[in-house]
Amino acid sequence: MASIDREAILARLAAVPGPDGNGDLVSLGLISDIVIHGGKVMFSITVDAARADALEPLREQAAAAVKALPGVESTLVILTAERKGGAGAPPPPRPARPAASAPPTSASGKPGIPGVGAIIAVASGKGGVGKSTTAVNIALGLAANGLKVGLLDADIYGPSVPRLLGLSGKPETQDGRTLKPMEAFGIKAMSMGFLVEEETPMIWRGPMVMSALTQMLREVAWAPLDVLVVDMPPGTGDAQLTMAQQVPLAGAVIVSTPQDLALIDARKGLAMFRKVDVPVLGIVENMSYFLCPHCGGRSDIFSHGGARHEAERLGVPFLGEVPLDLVIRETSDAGRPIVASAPDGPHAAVYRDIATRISMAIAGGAGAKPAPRIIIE
Ligand SMILES: Nc1ncnc2c1ncn2[C@@H]1O[C@H](COP(=O)(O)OP(=O)(O)OP(=O)(O)O)[C@@H](O)[C@H]1O
Repeated sequence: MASIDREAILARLAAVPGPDGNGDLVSLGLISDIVIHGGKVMFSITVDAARADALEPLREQAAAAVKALPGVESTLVILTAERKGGAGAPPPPRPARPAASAPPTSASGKPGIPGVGAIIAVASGKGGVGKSTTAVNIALGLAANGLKVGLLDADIYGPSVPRLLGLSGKPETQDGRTLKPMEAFGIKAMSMGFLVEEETPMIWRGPMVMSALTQMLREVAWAPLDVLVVDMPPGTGDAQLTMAQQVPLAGAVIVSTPQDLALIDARKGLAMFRKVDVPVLGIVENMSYFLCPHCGGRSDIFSHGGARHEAERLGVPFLGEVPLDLVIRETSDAGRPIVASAPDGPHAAVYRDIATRISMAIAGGAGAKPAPRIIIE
């Protein structure tokens, strides 16, 4: 495969006229950083938010110009509207393709994805609490309860869903544009990890993160799905806040370990979703207690119960506690998550119960309120 030259891409884009027919996309400074991964080229074009629909042909023209280059297998081109001058909230990026039919509207007031019932985020205030392991097993628990489920790995800095589901290879495209999700254990999955090599250092700028996320949401053949579980990046910084605002979420699940510090971080996670008016469906306590693989004995090594107590204090549902057990780690790391590999075992039952509570919370109307726009200074 011919390697793709950034200059060649810019040359192509320099031949595409600007939004008003004057100048060109490059000399007008409308092209973001260009990210090239294998045969995939990603960039965004900055436009006036009010004209985003009218400028869809411009986006298509730019994508076609780059796609025609040797070695380019697919493109991810999105119209973004950047805030100018400091006042007001940034307008949301435009989906690369308008929805085919009127999609459901989410808690956040943003249009959902046609054919996808509810989108829920699994988040944690800090890294390493087992968020991805929990997200995967919750997704499988929802599927075991009879739902059609997808899993979107939004942790683009450290995607772990391919490893956790034992998936490798690249997703195919349906029509040169829409990606077919990968499938494992009866659920659909999409991750940046499928699109880039695991060892590739990734340097992302805000607009690129949004482009990647938007494509994984809107340019993947997810439908039909009852629930799309989004594994969020850990933490509660601006990136997560923006992401939480961009995804049309019905609700969020916070994963915490029992330690005090993790709980403080979990509180930050809660505050973050409240800020963008996404309902918190509840807290899961992971590594809640230790089950000895030898004697089966249980020890509460991290003063278990902290998350339940905290959930009660904060008036948030407590969704369940998952033990710290070697078999959960081993199955996760081997790409055979416990809910799929030991469906009749006690851990699968714990995750299925958590999934049931989540389904009830969604059915109970979580997600009815529209979100206010947020301002990130
Ligand atoms: N309940 C559990 N029992 C035993 N090991 C667990 C449990 N939950 C997660 N782990 C292990 O802990 C490690 C971290 O888990 P995971 O990658 O899911 O965390 P994370 O919060 O998503 O991390 P990151 O913030 O790095 O994305 C993994 O090796 C995983 O197998």
